Amino acid sequence: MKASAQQVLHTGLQTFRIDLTGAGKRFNRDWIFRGMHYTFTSGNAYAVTGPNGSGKSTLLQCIAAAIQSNEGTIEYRLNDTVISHEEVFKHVAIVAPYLEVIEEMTATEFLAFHASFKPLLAAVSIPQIIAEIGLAAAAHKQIRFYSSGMKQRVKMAQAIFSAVPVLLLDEPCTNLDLSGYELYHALIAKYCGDKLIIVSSNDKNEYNFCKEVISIADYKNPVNTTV
Ligand SMILES: Nc1ncnc2c1ncn2[C@@H]1O[C@H](COP(=O)(O)OP(=O)(O)OP(=O)(O)O)[C@@H](O)[C@H]1O
Repeated sequence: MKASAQQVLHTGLQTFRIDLTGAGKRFNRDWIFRGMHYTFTSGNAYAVTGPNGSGKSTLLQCIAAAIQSNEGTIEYRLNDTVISHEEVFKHVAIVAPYLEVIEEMTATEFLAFHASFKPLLAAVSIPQIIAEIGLAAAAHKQIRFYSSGMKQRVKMAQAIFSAVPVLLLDEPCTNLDLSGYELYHALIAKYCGDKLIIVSSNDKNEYNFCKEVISIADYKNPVNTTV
């Protein structure tokens, strides 16, 4: 079953909840954020904003359990059951500038490879995904020959179409043109209504659908920023 352009796909994904309680992260003596209490839940979209170097990506990596916080706790619940930090990666899809696609593969091969360890939404086939992101004509071309915007569309697709409840988007529209931004918003609206979404960005056009906006500056109490 393929959703039409107007439909919103109800994915039937598991629910997810992330609770930060007094969470803080520092590199050496510099606190990147501190004293953060926040709850993120499925079906909601959140934006993390702040100037370059303020700690948006660091916060996202802590939330993804890719790096550990230095104080407080971050707790994860899948369908109301607490899961360990080691299990979190199975339930999270990420788009980030530091995560690359495999350039030796075609887009078809890359999505199939990705699906072999993190399933894609069952309702959409790989050829349909490639058509949706406007790359049907380049489906069997090696990614190394794609433009930067075409590569970004592939990075976006592997995360948005992953059958996982959490979507973390770190500057997701990097290198996208106007039609790429429109595609991004259309895909989020159509496929991600059930997900817990966190966007890290300074570009309002990337996060204007997020009902909650978190300024990283609110978690940099000058009194507490050095140990
Ligand atoms: N592994 C690390 N070791 C030491 N310092 C780090 C490390 N990773 C990030 N930093 C520092 O932490 C701070 C926050 O970096 P981060 O990448 O989270 O910021 P950002 O808000 O995402 O920036 P940008 O908008 O430029 O992407 C920066 O000062 C950075 O130099």
